[in-house]
Amino acid sequence: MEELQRSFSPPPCPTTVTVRRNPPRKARATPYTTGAKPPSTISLNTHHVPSFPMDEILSIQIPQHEPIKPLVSESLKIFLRIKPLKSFTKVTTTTKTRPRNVWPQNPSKKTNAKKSTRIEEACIALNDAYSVTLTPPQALQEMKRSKTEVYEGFSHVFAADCSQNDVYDKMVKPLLEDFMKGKSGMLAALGPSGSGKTHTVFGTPKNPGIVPLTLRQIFRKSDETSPGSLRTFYLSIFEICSERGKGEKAYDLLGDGSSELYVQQSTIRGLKEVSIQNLEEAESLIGQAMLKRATATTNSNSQSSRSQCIINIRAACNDVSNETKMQSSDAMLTIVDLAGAEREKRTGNQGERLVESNFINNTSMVFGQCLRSLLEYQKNRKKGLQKHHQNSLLTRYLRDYLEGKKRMALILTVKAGEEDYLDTSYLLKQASPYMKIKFDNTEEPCNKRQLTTFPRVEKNKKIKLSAPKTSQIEEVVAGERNQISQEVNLQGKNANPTDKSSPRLEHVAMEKNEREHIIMQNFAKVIWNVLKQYNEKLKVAEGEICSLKDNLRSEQLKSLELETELIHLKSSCKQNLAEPCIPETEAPIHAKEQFERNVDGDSCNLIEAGREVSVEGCNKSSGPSKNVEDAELVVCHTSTDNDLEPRQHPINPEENVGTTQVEAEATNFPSDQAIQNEDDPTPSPDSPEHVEVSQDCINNRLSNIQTKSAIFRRFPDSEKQKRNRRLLPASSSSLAEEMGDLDVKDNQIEKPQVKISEIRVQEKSESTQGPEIEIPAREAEPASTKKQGSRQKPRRRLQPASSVLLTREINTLEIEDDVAESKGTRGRKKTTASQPRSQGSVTLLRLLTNNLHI
Ligand SMILES: Nc1ncnc2c1ncn2[C@@H]1O[C@H](COP(=O)(O)OP(=O)(O)OP(=O)(O)O)[C@@H](O)[C@H]1O
Repeated sequence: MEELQRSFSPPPCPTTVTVRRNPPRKARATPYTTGAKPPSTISLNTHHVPSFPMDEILSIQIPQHEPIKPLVSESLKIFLRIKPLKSFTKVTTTTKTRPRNVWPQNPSKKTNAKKSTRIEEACIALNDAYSVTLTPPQALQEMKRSKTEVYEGFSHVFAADCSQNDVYDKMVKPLLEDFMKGKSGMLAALGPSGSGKTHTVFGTPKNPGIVPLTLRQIFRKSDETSPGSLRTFYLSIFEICSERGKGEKAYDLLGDGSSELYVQQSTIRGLKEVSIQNLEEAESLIGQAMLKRATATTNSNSQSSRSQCIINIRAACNDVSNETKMQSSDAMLTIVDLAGAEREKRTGNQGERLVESNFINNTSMVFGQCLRSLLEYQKNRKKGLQKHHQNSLLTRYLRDYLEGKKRMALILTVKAGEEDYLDTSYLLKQASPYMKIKFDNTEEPCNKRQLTTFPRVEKNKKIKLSAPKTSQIEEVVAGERNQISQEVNLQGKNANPTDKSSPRLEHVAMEKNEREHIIMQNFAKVIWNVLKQYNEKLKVAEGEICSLKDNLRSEQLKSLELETELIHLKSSCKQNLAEPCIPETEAPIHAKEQFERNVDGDSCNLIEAGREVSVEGCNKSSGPSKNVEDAELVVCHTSTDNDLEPRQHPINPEENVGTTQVEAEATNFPSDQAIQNEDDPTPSPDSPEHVEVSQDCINNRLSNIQTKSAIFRRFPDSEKQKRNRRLLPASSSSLAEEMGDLDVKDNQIEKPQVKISEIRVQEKSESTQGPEIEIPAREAEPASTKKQGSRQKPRRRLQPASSVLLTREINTLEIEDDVAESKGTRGRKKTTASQPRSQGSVTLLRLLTNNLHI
């Protein structure tokens, strides 16, 4: 009937009329746009003003930007559901007034009761689908304490006789459609105790409420559109109770055993989220939760809810994008069944019930405060949003919705009886302003912001106690996974998180694995780069080590060479120091000196000198006056000649053997010398001069040796070696060593030479004994003259060569005479003794000798 009347009735008037004070004025059309001619005054000056480049401006191609989406803001949807009036039987008794002193009558006749059934008078009348009229009871009207009020602007007003499906269609269906598109939403039932909130939310098996109807619709839609593979739905239900009036506790209504949730400020941990595959599972879970919910019997409600119940239905999309490897959408539909506010007088609660009612009223009050503050904030944003949500766990959990960040809807349940006027009036007064609350409907389905923020938010260990976000899901799922694994263990199976039988676990495991894989991949890249750098550094260090090793090896070799040379030098120096005779070392020292003179590269002078020595030594050795003095003279002479005369012989270091030849000849010298002395005892005529020169030269040599020895004493062996090494080229080092050897050999060889010379001098002295002939004796002692340099030399007479020959002849005559007279033993002189002489010649010779001696 009502529908019939409505169909004939005119459309309802709008509840509110908006009147603009300053309506927008139409802009006056410009002459150019209208094409009207400009005024004549302006046309007079047109030739002075250049024409505006309108065509050019219009020809410019302006890049077409995408149209900016207008900010969709929608008002908070508030629905009103009126509970049907209860019909009760009114018993009226007709009793007569009797005096008090009258005995009581028969109880059977005591009352004359009259039973009559009547419908309670309603205080609220439905004006239309969007407004109601609240009429106070008669008593209150008489007292003029209240008057009739009209409340309008509801999204929809459900009459008392409306069905659960109507409520679902009008209120839940739009939310569910958006939810299926990926938009989160919240729906809460508010109202006094016993007004039908729980009935509206959960219903009964015969009249299921919005939760079961939503689940039915969810599975029906998922079956129709995409057969069960695109989305997975999860269900979680928990309640917030009072803890002895001091605090709040959360309990998981789908949990096992001790289902108390860990609450830390804004965090709820351990909430079980159950995957629902079909409606039966979902309904069984709903029934399980309803059984667990805390209820109590009050005067208002035989089964009054004593907690705030929150039901979460999460839709997770199984479509995994290739790029992000994350969920493409996650939406949450939250349905809240609040405990009804209670008046103490009405409920008659005492004790624990009273504490519970205080908690319930407080929570409802905080909830209302949040909405009012949000409304005030939206009216004047300069004030800022007061954070009333902090005052209760429920409002903290629903913070995003209560701050207008997410869309929500409220359904107010009221009782229509006169007795409920105050409760209804209070609720409508409080909640009707909420209709002006705006929500920025900017949340996009499957938006990237959600997807990108998912892993970032997940890093935070602490999760705000607000409407379930995607960040919370991870934690929830983790807890659930633990619980499921426990269940599996209880069933004697191995808990396998990647079990295909649990798509939810599989999805979570895949997601986690992907994330860990990406992290490990990046970490491996970084480690690889670091290892590369270290490898390069190691290569450089190895190269340096190799070069240092080579240097060390070369230095060690050098040091070994130096040590060996030092040892050689020490040994040679010891040998040199062991030789006290300076003249004996004259030749090698002179050779060294010569060598040092020519160190600038002409080290072969020494070799040449040695060569000359050998040559002259050979010449001298072949000559008649070979003796030690001659040898020394040759050495001295060659040294001087080397300084003055140009070299005529090729340089050949191997010709050092010449010195050895000299030595060899010197060693062989005594026998030849003795023979020659025996053959020709008279010295050679050049020998005195040679002796003179050699004496000077020896003196010079001696001074040189002294200075040399002083120098050698001044510098240690190592220093000398260094000096020699510094002065000598590398090629000449071997030569210097050979020279060192040569010194030693010379020293060894010259000793017998000196001895031989001494013996020879003695022989000469013996052979030249006699007072007449002094010169041969003096000439025959060159060694003694060397050693006795300070002795006074005899005067020499300059004689012609003929006189010398004559003197020689005379001497031979005298010798022969003497020999013939004294000994006559010189058999070797037979040749001269056998010569026949005349008497005249003998006398002549005597005269001559006498004259010569004068
Ligand atoms: N629209 C309705 N149609 C029929 N019965 C209803 C309706 N609303 C409520 N009832 C009945 O009223 C009784 C109380 O309702 P309900 O428990 O839902 O109230 P409530 O608001 O949840 O109270 P509380 O806040 O104390 O839990 C229940 O028995 C329920 O069946």
